[in-house]
Formats: sequence, C-alpha cells, structure tokens
Amino acid sequence: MNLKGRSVRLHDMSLRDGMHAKRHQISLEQMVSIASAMDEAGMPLIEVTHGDGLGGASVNYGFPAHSDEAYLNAVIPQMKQAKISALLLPGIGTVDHLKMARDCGVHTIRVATHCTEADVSQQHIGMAAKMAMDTVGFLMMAHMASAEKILEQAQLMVSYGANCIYCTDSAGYMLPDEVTQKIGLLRAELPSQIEIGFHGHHNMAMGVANSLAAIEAGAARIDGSVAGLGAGAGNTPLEVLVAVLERMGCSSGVDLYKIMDVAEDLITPMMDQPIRVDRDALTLGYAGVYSSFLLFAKRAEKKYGIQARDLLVELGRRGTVGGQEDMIEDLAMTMAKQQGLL
Ligand SMILES: C[C@H](O)CC(=O)C(=O)O
Ligand SMILES: [Mn+2]
Repeated sequence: MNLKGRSVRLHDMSLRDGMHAKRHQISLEQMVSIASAMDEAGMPLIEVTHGDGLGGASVNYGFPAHSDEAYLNAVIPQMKQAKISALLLPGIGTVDHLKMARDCGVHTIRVATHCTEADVSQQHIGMAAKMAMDTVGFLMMAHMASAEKILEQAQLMVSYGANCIYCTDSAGYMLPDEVTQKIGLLRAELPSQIEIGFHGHHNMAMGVANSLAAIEAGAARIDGSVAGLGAGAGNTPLEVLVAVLERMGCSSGVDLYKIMDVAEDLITPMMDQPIRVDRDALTLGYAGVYSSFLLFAKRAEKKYGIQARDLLVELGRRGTVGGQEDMIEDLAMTMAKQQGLL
C-alpha cells in the first residue's frame, strides 16, 4: 500500500464515542483539559456530545454528567485551532438541538442514521446545510448493506445537502476488503467535491488496517479516538494511526509525541475499565453488533446471569440496530426465564 504524499483529516471521538465507555460521565474539567491538549497537538476536529449525540440524555441511552450545551460551551471557547463537531441522530436530536449546537459554535454537524434509513435525515441535513455548517451524513452499521445500497443512501444524503458522507463500521465487523469496496464505490460515484469519511471500531483489532484501506480507497476524513476511548473495544486508536501514517509518509498534521502524551497522561488514567478486545467486545465484531450495546450486555449479564457473549450473539442473529438498547434487558429476561434463572 502506498500512501506517500497523501494527507488525511483526523477526527477525534474520545469525547463523544468515548462517552459510551464512560457511561456519559465525563466531567467538564476532563472535557476541557483533553480537548485543549488535543487542540495543542494539532487535532483538527474533535466531537463533543452525549455518546448517542445531541439530546441523547434519556432512560434508554443514559443520563450524562452534564448537558450537551454545557459541554459545548465549556470546550469551544478554549479551542485555538480545532473545530468542534456534534453528532445528531434524527429522532433523538431535534432541530432545536441543532440550532443550539450552531449557536454554541459547533462547526461540523454529523447527521447519523441506520445505513438503510437515510431518508430520515432530510430535515436535519437540509437545515444544517442551510446554516452553512460543515454537514456530514453518517451511515451507521454499514456492514449490514451492500456497497450499492450504501451508495444509494449516500446519494440521498448528498441530495439533502451533505458535503461529506461517512461509511460507519459501528460494529467493528468490517475487514479491509469490505472497506476498500464501500469507500471505493462512494469515491468513484459521488461528486469529487463531496468528501468521504470512515469511522471504525476496533472490535476485531482492524481499526488501523481498515482506516488505511479507507484512505487508500479515497477517504479524506478518518475518525478514531485517542487511546481508543470509545464504545466496544473502542475506536481506531489515533496515536497509533498517527505513528503509522507518519511511517508511510501520509500527513495528518497531528504531532505524534503530543498525541501519545494525551493518550497516556490524560485519557488512559480516566478509563473506568481497560478498553480492549475482551471476549464480549470481540463478539460485537464477530457477530456484527452495535458497539454501544457492550456495557448494556455486561450489565444484563450481572443482573440476570446470562453471559453477555450469548446475549450479543443473539442480538446479532436478530439483526438489531442502534436505538434498540431496550431489547438487551428484554432478551436477557427472556433467556433467564427460559433457563429457569428467573
Ligand atoms: C450513536 C453511535 O454511537 C454512533 C457511532 O459512533 C457509531 O455508529 O459507531
Ligand atoms: Mn462509533
């Protein structure tokens, strides 16, 4: 693979996808100190919100330590060069949330839908584009649809006003060939001014390899998390990706030693559990399950005595998708009853 002379924009997820791993309990001080250190290291884009995006605070998804507005107002004024993004899932986040984010100074809005449901993004993408925001369509669980279907859904998002489309491996299921195929088709068929992005999860330890495949196939933006702080086994670890890109002669503009220090000195010490490919995280990738289901399944294991791995395999078999978090406890109860544990 030859990426020499290429460049890529990295987008940090540790303060948004990492909220899943922290059960949405990152303090304002932690947000500000981590975002400031990443800003200083040259990270160009940093996402800040509840793990499930704007308006995620709820019984279904979990209540955060602070509101999205409080996090955004604490972080954005401190940034010297980094731009802040916010995720929005239509149905969870509303148009009012979108306006609030814009008023707080959010630069990039990423409107996320399941990979076959782009049509629900029309209103939010249309409004963000109208407000002249950097507007991204974010197609989740992209392993569940063919490359052609992903392209069709991406074209819908572009028609609503998105200037960038993400292929999102929410389950950490994809292997590099699939990434190459999906990103390659998007790059070949979408207008050249539309950027392509890739968001990986490290459940099969493919985060870095998949990100390289994405760049080779034409992705201009790559998501990851410093120290991998994210749902499941985490996102593509950005300090590792920066080192690999540097060895390959592909520029990211991020200072390697500074970003290593953010990982080691700020993020790793605040992890509630090691972010690693344990058997349950590996099962997410192997069975194609939404990464943020991990801690819900572990909790259900403790409560009902059904192994998280068995729950996740069954959730994968049933084709569950993001938003169906309530099914995890429901399934655990059903299985516990069937096994005479309840
Ligand atoms: C709401 C999800 O956490 C979005 C995401 O990061 C993914 O699908 O992956
Ligand atoms: Mn994710």
